[in-house]
Amino acid sequence: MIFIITGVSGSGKTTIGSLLSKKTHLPFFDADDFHPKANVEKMTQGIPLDDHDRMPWLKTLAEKISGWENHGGAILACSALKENYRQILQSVPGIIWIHLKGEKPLLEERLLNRKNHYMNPGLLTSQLETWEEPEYGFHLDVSDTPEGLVDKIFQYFDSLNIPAHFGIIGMGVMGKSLALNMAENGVPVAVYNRFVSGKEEKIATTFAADHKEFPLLKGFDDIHSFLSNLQHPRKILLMIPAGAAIDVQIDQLLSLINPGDIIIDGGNSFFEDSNRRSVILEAKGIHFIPMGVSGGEEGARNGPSLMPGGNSNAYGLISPYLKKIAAKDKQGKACVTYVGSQGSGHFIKMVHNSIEYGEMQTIAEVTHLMRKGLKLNPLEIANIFREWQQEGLKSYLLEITADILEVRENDGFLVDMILDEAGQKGTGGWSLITAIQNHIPYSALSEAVTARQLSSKKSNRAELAKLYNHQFRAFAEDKVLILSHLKKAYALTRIINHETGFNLMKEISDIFKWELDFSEIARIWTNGCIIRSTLMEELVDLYKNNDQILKDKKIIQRAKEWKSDLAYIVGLGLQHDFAMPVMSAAANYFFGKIIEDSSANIIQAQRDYFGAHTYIRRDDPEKKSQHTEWLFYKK
Ligand SMILES: NC(=O)C1=CN([C@@H]2O[C@H](COP(=O)(O)OP(=O)(O)OC[C@H]3O[C@@H](n4cnc5c(N)ncnc54)[C@H](OP(=O)(O)O)[C@@H]3O)[C@@H](O)[C@H]2O)C=CC1
Ligand SMILES: O=C(CO)[C@H](O)[C@H](O)COP(=O)(O)O
Repeated sequence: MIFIITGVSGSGKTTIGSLLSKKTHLPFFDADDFHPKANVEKMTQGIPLDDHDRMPWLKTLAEKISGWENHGGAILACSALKENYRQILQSVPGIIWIHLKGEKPLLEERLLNRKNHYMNPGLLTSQLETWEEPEYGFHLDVSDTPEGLVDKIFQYFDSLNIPAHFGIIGMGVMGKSLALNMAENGVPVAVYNRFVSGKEEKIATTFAADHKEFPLLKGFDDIHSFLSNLQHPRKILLMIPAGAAIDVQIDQLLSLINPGDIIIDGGNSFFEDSNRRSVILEAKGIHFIPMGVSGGEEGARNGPSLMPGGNSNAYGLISPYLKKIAAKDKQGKACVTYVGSQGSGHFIKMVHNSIEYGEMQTIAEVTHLMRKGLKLNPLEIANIFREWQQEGLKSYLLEITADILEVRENDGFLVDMILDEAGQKGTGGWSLITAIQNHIPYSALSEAVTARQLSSKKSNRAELAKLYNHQFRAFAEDKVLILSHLKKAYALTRIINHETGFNLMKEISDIFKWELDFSEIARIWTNGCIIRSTLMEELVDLYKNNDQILKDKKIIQRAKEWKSDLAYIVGLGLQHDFAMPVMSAAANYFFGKIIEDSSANIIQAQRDYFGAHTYIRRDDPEKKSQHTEWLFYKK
């Protein structure tokens, strides 16, 4: 959306444009800043510019306007005194023209009060004579205060009923935050929430009314008005629960929208559902973008990591908006990329969450060992985590755990009052199912899912704890030494968690021919998302030269050094009656991966013994299936 504020010098274009920019969050540009040097010199000397002087300047501005529009819009202050100048500036449709006008004495007074400006006040008369007052746009008498003028511009803007560039359905935690993020980034956004009589009424209109500071945000309680207030092709983002709700919502939309419109599913949908929906929707001419979103409420509000897949042409139409609202990596590049066709965006979000489960469980295991084995209190543990943050183990999840551990309640700590039953919505489990169905090893991360499941059986755990007289036993070994082992064991477990998740992505990418770019996936996970960390930053470069984390030279060096720390900590924990599902599975996954001579020959022999399943001999270059009559050898 482009606003152009026109008027002669002294009419207040810059003041009004800047204030409008502050309220709409669209960037502000002053056309004077784009004059070639020769024009600036002429104006400083009081020589009026002629049309020949203005032409290159106007053409530059027209190009800029197209670029700004492609990036979501802008506000331009430009005298644009003649109609043919304004025609050159009309490089995109739908420009909102605001023409400022005032009495000559008032304008003169303003110009005389100006400092540090190259405009010679003597040029005002020539400008007023040149001005061809247009018949279109909004004409504003500038004698009012800047705030009063901007209010009038908003009233005019409302009366235009300009269609929103983006629509969001679902005003829950994520939908609201993304809507505010868009509005704050200058995107006109319409929001809608379902109407459930007596329960869910006026959610969207109330939300927009509560956020008057964002004039580009409009709320609708009726789906028809919501859809008719969207620019074509419509860009509709669903932020509602995964599963049946998405199918029902899509079905409702299908009867109301047109071919070419774009539906973006930003929830945590299962990727195979997204594959199915992609096929159905594309057959109907509706473009579908299944998009992973990570960062929780805070990320959605201030900059999430976005993982869109699906229709690549439609992605081209929405990418300027996504780039505006996404988090930025260290180089300032938006944490969003086109992931691949169909449900690939939801697939990588699912794996992201699975790594998230693994990372969370690892921190929980480490905390438990420190608390019950080393007898440290939450504040001491938080301090250690903060030290680790400074020592190469920086991650969002470790940081928030330190924050959590510091929250006190009465004489104790809030964390101790939280029931130890972990919830889950599905993404971790879906990753495990996907891995198992496709014969992909997943033990480290699958144990994080199992740990949550075991945790949720609290009453049974309590009963068994009594039967077994379970007690955590404190460690007798040196605390400093244990902490040193623990830090390295934690660091190696994290590497293995990431290896497990990225390996699943590689294998599934090959199966679906998605050609996922792992360096780019790691890059969009370096900020905005829950698993952002310095390790993730390393993976960006690692995946430029390797197809597997465990093949990287630096990783090999660290893993060789830290494997004994991991083995020591797992052994110590188990010997003192701690459950260490992810750390122990990580150790087993690691050794399972790096051992050339595995124990599977025994499995093959057993299978052949009881079921004639056959085996292959190591010394057979043709790898023919063999069977042995094992009973023949039985003594
Ligand atoms: N919260 C998080 O940290 C993250 C969540 N996600 C995913 O984003 C999606 C939305 O999550 P979140 O905002 O947290 O969820 P909330 O529960 O906060 O909000 C859900 C929204 O969906 C609406 N809704 C619920 N059921 C239906 C339905 N059957 N039809 C239409 N609308 C419905 C709700 O409306 P009403 O108020 O009327 O019930 C509400 O506006 C989910 O898929 C979630 O997994 C993704 C990343 C992070
Ligand atoms: O997607 C997310 C973050 O990336 C959500 O927070 C997700 O809901 C967390 O999953 P679960 O509820 O299963 O722990």
